[in-house]
Formats: sequence, C-alpha cells, structure tokens
Amino acid sequence: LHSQDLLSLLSFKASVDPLNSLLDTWEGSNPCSGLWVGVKCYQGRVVSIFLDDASLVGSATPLFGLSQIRVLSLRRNALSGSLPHLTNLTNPRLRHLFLSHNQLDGTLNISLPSLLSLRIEHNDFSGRLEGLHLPSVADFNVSVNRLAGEISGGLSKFPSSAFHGNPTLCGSPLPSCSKISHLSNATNTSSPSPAPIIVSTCSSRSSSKLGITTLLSIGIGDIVVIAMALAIVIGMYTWFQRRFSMPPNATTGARGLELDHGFVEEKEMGRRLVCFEGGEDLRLDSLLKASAEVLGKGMSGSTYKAVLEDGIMVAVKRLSAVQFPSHSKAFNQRMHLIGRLRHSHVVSLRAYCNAHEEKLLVYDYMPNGSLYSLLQSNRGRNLDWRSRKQILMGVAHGLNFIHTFPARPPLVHANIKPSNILIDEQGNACITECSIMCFAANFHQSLLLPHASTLFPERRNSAATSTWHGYRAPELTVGKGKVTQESDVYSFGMVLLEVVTDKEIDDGECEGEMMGMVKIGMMCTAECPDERPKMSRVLSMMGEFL
Ligand SMILES: Nc1ncnc2c1ncn2[C@@H]1O[C@H](COP(=O)(O)OP(=O)(O)OP(=O)(O)O)[C@@H](O)[C@H]1O
Repeated sequence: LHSQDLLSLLSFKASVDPLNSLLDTWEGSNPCSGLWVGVKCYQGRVVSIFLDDASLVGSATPLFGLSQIRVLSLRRNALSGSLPHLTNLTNPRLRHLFLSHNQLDGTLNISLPSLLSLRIEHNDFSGRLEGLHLPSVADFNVSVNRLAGEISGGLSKFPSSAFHGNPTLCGSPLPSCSKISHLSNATNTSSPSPAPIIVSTCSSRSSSKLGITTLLSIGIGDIVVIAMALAIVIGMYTWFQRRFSMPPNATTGARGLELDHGFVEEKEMGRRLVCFEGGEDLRLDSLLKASAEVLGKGMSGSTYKAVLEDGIMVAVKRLSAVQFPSHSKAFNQRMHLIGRLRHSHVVSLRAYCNAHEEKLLVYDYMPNGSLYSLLQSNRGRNLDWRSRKQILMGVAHGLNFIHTFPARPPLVHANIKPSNILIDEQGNACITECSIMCFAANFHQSLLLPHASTLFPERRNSAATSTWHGYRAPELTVGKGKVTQESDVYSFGMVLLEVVTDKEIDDGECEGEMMGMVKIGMMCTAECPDERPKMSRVLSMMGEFL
C-alpha cells in the first residue's frame, strides 16, 4: 500500500471526524482491506471514495493527495474551505469529481484534460470560470454558487440549469453580459439579480436566495397542484376500490390488472395458501413438512430452502410477526399483483400464505446465491467486468419491468440491495422480494439509523446479514418519506456504484465503460428524486455504451 494514500485518508479523517464517530471503520494501516467504508482500491492504490450523505464537517483537501484517485464523491455533507489547484501533476487520473451540496468556497482552479464530470452545485464558490480547463468534461454543474463573469469557450454548450443561481454569471446559455450590465445599471445596484434563478425544490439552503413574492407564488402554485393531485388520488382510489372489490373472474381485459384465472386457494390446517401460475401443486402441509435449511435472516424475516417430497426446491420466506403483525387486505391485493410478475430478471412468487399466525412467501429457489454473497466471496474479487455488466443489466431490466408493470398505484420494489438480487443457473441477475417492505410496520424506524456508519454495510461485518440502510434514498431518512420508484432508482444507483467500483476490476479497455456506468450511478443517486432518471432511461443509457 502506498503510504501517501494512507496519510491522505488519515489526515482527512482527522479533519472531518476527530471523535471517530463517523468513519469508525477507518482503522488500521490498510485502507484497501475492504473494511474502510466508502474506500475502493485497485492494485493497492485508492481509486475511489464514496462518502455521500455522511454528515462530514471539515476540509476535503487531504483527499486530493490521493494521486491515483479516479472518482471522488462527497455529495451532501458540510465540507468547507477551498479546493487546491488540481492539475495533471496532482491528480492525473481523476475522472469524476462530485462535491455538490457542501459549503466549499474560494475560486476554481482545475486544469484536468481528462476530467469527465464536475458537479459542484450548491456550494459557495466564487470568482470567474476562467480557472477551469476541462476539454473532456461531459457532465457539468456549477449552479447555485457565487460565481461571476462570462461563461465562455466549451462551457457554453451546457444548459442554463448547469449555471443558474449564480447571480452575476452571464453569457450563453445565460443572458448575454451586455444585457446584464444594462439591466444592472438600470436597476438598483444594491440587489442585482440578473440571471434567472431556478432553484431546485430539493434544496433547503437555496431557498434563502428566493424573494417573498417568489415564495408566495410558489406557495399558491403548490396549493393548486396539491388540490389537483388530491382530486386525482381520490378518483383513482374510488376506481381502485371498485376494481378490486370485483370477483376475480369479473375483471376486464387490461393486461396485468386481471386477477389470476389460475390461482387456487387451499384451506389446510385452518390457513390459506394462495397459489399462482407455476405453484398450483403447492400444499401448505407439504411445505411445512419439507426438509428445510436456513438461508438467512433479514429485516423482514427468515428465508429457508425447502425440498418438497417430489424433489422440487423452493425458497420460503417466513415474514417476521413484528414487522408484519396485521392480516392486511392491502397486502393480499398487492401479493395478487406480485404473483403475476413473470420476467427472466424477477424471481417468481409461486404462492403465499397470509394467516395471523403464519405469513409465508414461496419463491423459486435460486441456486447460485445472491449478489451480496458474490461480492463478499473470493469469486466476487475476481468477478470480471463482463459478468458485472451482465448482472447490472439484468437488475435494470428486472426493475424496469416492475416499474412499468400495469398497476395502480405503480409498483415499487422498496428494498433493492445486493441480497435481494439473486443469481440463476445461467448467471443472470433476478430481483426478489418485490414490494414486501412497503408493508413493514417498522420500516421507517429501521431507516432512522445513522447514515455514515451504515454506508455499504455489507462490507462492515460479513457475519451479519445485510441491511438496506446504505442503499436508501436520502428523502426516506426524514421519517415520513414514502418509498417511490425514484427511491428504487436511488437504491439501484447505489448497487451499481458498488458493483462498478468494487476493487480488482481489470484496468484498461473497460475503463471507458466503467466511467460511463459511474456517471449513470451518479445520476440515479441524485439528491432530488425528480432529477433521477426513470429505469427505462437508465436501460437505454446503459445500452448506449455497453
Ligand atoms: N429465492 C431464493 N433463492 C435462494 N436464496 C434466496 C432466495 N431468497 C432469498 N435468498 C437468500 O436468503 C438469504 C436471506 O434472505 P432474506 O430475504 O431473509 O434476508 P435479506 O435479504 O438479507 O434481508 P431482507 O429481509 O431485508 O430482505 C439471503 O442471502 C438471500 O440472498
């Protein structure tokens, strides 16, 4: 291990975590052990740092001492101070720099011909853009800072949203500088605000830059939108109620909304087993009698591998009575939908039982374990780039299928993480446990755990079963946040970043693809849910360069 890397990391830790409460896994002398949260290495050198949303306060400067760093992502912390002069001499391999939503200030001096992404929006940077020499940059955003002067050269190709919120910045794509100086001469110079300020609805800090009138009009606009949304929701709710109170066979022909013609209800031992296509032969008593092996235990319950009398293997999830105490009608309705999901990248639910004393879900058994175990094992260390791409493409296809399945309300997975991504006989990735966590009683409590110490939790303690916290979207941490397709996209992005930046990826020809994937991962993990792409868009972006 390179001693300069160790020194840089320790000096960063001393600055941002003097009490050793946030980066407590940064211990010992080997940051490449796999235990240092957020640190990825290649051939003994630190190549990426992912510490988004880690509550870090202090200076980021020591991290620029990592001379082989390719990806540095420190979004949504409270880092302050200025950036050092970044050049090919200091950081020749830096490709992606993500520092948005911090309190960084000073002028920008970055001369990196190979830098592909620069995201520094929502900081306090000042001065002109002349200090930026970034001929290759393709992903660029400096909005909501205090930058001034004319936008020139190659930077003009970026949309105005990349620059908004810098009151004295001008030139294409913002209004021309002559117009601005004319305007500012004509108006009171004590409060210049020539450039259009479009403020992201996700930023609380930026709202201080809005005037009262703007806030009022936004407020009135919001009320109208909320009223319309309420009307739509009530209409949909009424429709939904009518729709699902019909007997199964009386449903109309809309694909995906029909209840199964083939489902069989079994009353055995006082409990009901509801079976879907491919699970018609399942019986509750044979399931309960089957020889079973524990596969693992998670937040939502325990999973067993059961071998039935005829030799068929299934995975049975026994839901925890604490997390799923009630016998809910909504749960049954959702399971009837989930039982119809049939896709090569989604694990089929074959049957379920929702009795008071026993809540079971019966899935196809996947013989090759999960992405979690793959990343943990030695095999994972040698998982080549092709296999990683194949897995991620599979997950993207599966999640896109779930998100576009005709259902009202639209289906949300709610628990995308490596242990819920299973590998089938052909090595394809299949998503399991769709929507289950939507019904968990303690869902939000489990999300309120501290952020930084749960980043990439799977790496912290290989003995513990995985938890979801490192993959949750930031809007879910506030306690009332609701899981949405956008929060699924965030979790997918976190999984993608973990798979792509996992160490021991062969360097060389795959680097371009890898960096493209990092870019997609960053888009998926944008703070603002509205800014995250839909899974269909993610798929087409992945397809463009893979
Ligand atoms: N259909 C399946 N086939 C094979 N292995 C499975 C199947 N379903 C789950 N597993 C494995 O069983 C183990 C336990 O899964 P379980 O879903 O109970 O916990 P978890 O995924 O860690 O957490 P959570 O309860 O939040 O989903 C995991 O390693 C998972 O990959």
